[in-house]
Amino acid sequence: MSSMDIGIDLGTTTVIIYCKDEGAVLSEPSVVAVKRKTEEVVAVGEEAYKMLGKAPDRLEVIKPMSDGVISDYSATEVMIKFFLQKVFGGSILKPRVCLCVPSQITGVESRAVVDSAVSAGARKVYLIEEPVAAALGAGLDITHPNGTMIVDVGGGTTDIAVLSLNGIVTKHSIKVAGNKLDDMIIKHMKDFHSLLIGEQTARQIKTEVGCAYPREDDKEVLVRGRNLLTGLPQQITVGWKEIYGAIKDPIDEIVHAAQQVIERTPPELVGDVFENGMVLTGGGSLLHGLDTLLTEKTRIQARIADDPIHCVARGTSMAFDYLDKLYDGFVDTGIKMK
Ligand SMILES: Nc1ncnc2c1ncn2[C@@H]1O[C@H](COP(=O)(O)OP(=O)(O)OP(=O)(O)O)[C@@H](O)[C@H]1O
Repeated sequence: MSSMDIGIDLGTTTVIIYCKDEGAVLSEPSVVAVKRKTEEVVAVGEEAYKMLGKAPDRLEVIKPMSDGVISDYSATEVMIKFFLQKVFGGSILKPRVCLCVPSQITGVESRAVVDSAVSAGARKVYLIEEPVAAALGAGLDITHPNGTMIVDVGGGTTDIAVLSLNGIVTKHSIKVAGNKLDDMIIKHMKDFHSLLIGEQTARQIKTEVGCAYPREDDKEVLVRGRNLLTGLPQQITVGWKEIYGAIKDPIDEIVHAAQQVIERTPPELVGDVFENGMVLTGGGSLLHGLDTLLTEKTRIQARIADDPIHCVARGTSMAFDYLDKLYDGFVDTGIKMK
């Protein structure tokens, strides 16, 4: 690869490595598979994800950051090193790396992540806060004294912020996002149909018929699982209305978090946001009707960014162009020197 500046979105669901000139050079699930007895790593990323729910007892498939915090340090470290090696392992020049870590992780955990990147060969590591990266990646101009609002709905966390003058003015982060919706679908299928389904099936149901706002179609999906009463395989058809009801509570929490951010934002900036609208990023923003619901409940026009899944990663790769500005004495730049 030509560029020696790379951006990494260390997401709870997906890790994306992005180069400004080349786009996404790696996109793999945040999953590691290890042998239980020896703790030897057998697969990382895509290969490990395929083993989820299907691995024999001797293997443990770990999602080291599933709740938006680092639950398994060493697996996180292995994963970062593996992905960095995969992308620039053969290169003699050491890259500068700009990293976006889940917003709920602590300073100590961030430090561990930075150290992993350094030991994987990074020359210099910068950390950037998720809403700043999302805004840059969505093409928003955050350098002016003009408020912009970002709602980043990822897998583990939803990060909401109002930005102005290169910094975050108001922010709120909740541990409710796309993966929580999957959990609710699994619970619903169990409680109402006595049907046990796995995570991958739940995710498929969510993307095919899930919605945050009533749909105008009759969408249905065929669901396969194991009946808890008979212990036998079963398939049933489920319509969107059922899933809409099952995921309503976590969606309401996301809407409530957005309302809270607006309530805490200085009035002049609320005026800007009202005029500019809010921008949705992250994979979870693709849930059918989430933009419509947010617009209705906040009275601020919500629009989904272009290619929302890559916004944070693209933003991390763009941050190198903003280092001067972001370091230039503005409060809360979101970027810290290692
Ligand atoms: N079309 C879709 N409809 C609904 N949800 C979707 C769609 N595509 C992806 N998702 C969901 O988006 C989430 C992943 O989003 P993303 O890759 O932005 O998260 P992440 O960066 O890994 O997580 P975080 O920001 O919490 O660290 C998953 O829950 C996934 O199921």
